[in-house]
Amino acid sequence: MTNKIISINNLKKKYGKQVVLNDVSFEVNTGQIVGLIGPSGAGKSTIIKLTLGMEKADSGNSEVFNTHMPNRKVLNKMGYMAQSDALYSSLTARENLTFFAKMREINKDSIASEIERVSEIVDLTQHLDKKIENFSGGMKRRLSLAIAFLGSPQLLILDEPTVGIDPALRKQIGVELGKLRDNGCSILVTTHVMDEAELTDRVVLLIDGNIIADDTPANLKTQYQVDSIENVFMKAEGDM
Ligand SMILES: Nc1ncnc2c1ncn2[C@@H]1O[C@H](COP(=O)(O)OP(=O)(O)OP(=O)(O)O)[C@@H](O)[C@H]1O
Repeated sequence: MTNKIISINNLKKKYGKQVVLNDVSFEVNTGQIVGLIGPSGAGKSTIIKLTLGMEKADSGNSEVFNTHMPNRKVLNKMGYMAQSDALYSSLTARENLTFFAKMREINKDSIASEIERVSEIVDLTQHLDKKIENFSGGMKRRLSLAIAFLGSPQLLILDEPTVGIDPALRKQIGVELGKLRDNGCSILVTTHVMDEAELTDRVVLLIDGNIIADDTPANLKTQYQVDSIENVFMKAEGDM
């Protein structure tokens, strides 16, 4: 049986006269990596903000763990990485991680080892005691990702997690997401890097606020008779 972890139902959203989301529906099920893929301005971040209850939809609704958002308890049991880093710049990386670990109600005795574990995944172990104001953009993205991984949540929502991260580490992060998924974690990840879409279980293709495809990477390539998600995207965009 598949369990709906995120359920997005007929979301519509306008900013002024601009229609940003036009009747968007899709689901994220247990133990799935779903890639929400689309060009800049397609509405990916808006979907995430509406899903988490950070902004209000004009109509439609969304549920996370069968709960209407925003909901503090649900937020505490998931890892969320926003598109812009929300870090305390005058604190060190370790202090930031400690702060967020406490917010997530991670057992006091396991905080230190949890910080070591997540820092290793994003290759920041050497920099834990540096202040964030001295971090590069890529290091800040990596720290935000490490924060999302704290406590091995059952759900991760990652908005463009790999921007500014070099290819070797991007690959490592892809492997880590695969491991988390294999352990039952559900992951919704946005990207406009098409080769990252190949690593997902399902691709939701968003163009101009419309979902134009929702299927496995393999099925999409067969359906569009192409050999990469990038080419699926090009063909789908051309058909519009
Ligand atoms: N608060 C806002 N007020 C007005 N317009 C907004 C607001 N937030 C988003 N938009 C507009 O909505 C559209 C979709 O934005 P959104 O950030 O969801 O796109 P995206 O697919 O995440 O793009 P990117 O990949 O560049 O982050 C854009 O045209 C953007 O300018």
